[in-house]
Amino acid sequence: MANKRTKHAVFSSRNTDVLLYVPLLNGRIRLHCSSPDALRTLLSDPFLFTKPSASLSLDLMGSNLVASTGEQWRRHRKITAPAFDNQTYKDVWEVTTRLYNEMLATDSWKSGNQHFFSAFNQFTTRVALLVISACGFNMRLRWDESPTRDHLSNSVDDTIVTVSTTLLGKLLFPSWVFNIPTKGLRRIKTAFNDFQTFLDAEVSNKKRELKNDRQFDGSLSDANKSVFARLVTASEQEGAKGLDQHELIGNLFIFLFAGHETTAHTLVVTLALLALYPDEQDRVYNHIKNVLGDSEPRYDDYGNLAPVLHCFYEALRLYPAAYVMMREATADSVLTAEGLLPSSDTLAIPKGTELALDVICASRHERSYPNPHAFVPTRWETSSETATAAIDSFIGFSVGPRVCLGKKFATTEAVCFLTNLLKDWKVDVKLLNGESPAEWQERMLKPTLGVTLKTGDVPLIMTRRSSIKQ
Ligand code: HEM
Repeated sequence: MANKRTKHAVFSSRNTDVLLYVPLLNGRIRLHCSSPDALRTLLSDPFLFTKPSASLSLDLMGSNLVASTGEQWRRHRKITAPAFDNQTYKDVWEVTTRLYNEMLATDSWKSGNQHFFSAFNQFTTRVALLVISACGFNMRLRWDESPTRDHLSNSVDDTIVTVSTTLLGKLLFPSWVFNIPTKGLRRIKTAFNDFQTFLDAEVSNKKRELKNDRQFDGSLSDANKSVFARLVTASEQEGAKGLDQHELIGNLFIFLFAGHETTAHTLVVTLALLALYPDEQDRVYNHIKNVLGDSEPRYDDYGNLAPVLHCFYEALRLYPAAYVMMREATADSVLTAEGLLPSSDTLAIPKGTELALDVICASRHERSYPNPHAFVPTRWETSSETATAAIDSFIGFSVGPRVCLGKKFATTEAVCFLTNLLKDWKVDVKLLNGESPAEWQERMLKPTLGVTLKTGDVPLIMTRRSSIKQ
């Protein structure tokens, strides 16, 4: 995290949490803010500090919850939010457990007591993709299944992964660029065209399927209660105000995208940090054993597995997938937060100011997080002396009315997957000769900043717990 630490140092060396500058390209004032308190204030009023149009280009597949503002956003949120409830989280838990067991039954896991995986992120990406496909869209794939469709050049999962990994290029460049006949650009164009056709066909099929599935009382059978099925139902109940085909596709795309990369990245980073901090791994393992004994984890255990959740939160704090949030002031206002400027706790914000909310620096802010660069999961315990960072006000999932709609979806999946894995396997990293854990972290967990923050391939060693002599 050297570059990020340097950036943090810019703020601390100037004794300020805000930097004002005017980008050469558009000449508008931009405020770069790293104060956790100020970020919470800015995020709590999405109408005064709205998403700027430049950050809304994620509507490339259709208008959706992430890429809308004002009344349009309110309408999307009203229809989509009810589908994220206990019934969905229970399904997330059950699907994650099934996938974990199917993963263990594959050749790379089933025999032998120790495995070296050069890119463990491939497992977390697969889990996250299959969980959102199943619980989001009732596409209940097995771990080793790679479905195809007549209109797709590659398998469904390959197409989704290509679209996710090339999304930034698609957002940055104008569409004519993708007509330039190079192999790379053609691949992106084909993947996006395929994906659009796939989503269109999927939405039409699902709507037909739901019509046939309706029971006497208009309700859906248990097999058809995915987030998407409930979204279509809620939308139909809204009549003319419901979401049209294009908007359903837009939301389908955004759930697939927002719902898998962020979770997959945070999961693999959590495991790497637990390997680098073996005392923390022992602590969380002992807690899991105390809660579960010899039983398998169930959704009802979620509340008793807080230390597992705290590890996930701490990894997200150090490597926040949504590393910057852009906003724009719709009216003149005054921002107040402790230590905002060297000489003042307040700052006037003129209408039209662009705000870059720096989640990386805010999440490593010394005032809110003592010993900010260390992995300290216990800081999230409500009883902890350093519990200044209450989970509800943590900005890794944002806060306020536009808080991440998939927050509990992601944490349910994470707690389930981590609990299953940590109860069965000890996680380690392979240090180079003379390398310290901090140097490994610096070398292997280098963040790259695209649409979301990610790291490269993360190599991990898994040792079967039952083979370790106590
Ligand atoms: C570790 C995993 C995740 C992280 C760190 C994360 C983070 C965030 C953040 C910071 C925002 C606010 C962005 C902004 O306002 O500029 C957001 C919004 C959103 N997230 Fe997540 N997210 C995660 C997982 C998920 C999942 C699993 C889903 C869906 C299943 C999801 C769906 C959404 C949606 C729909 C919004 C837009 C909410 C709105 O604007 O009303 N996210 N997420």
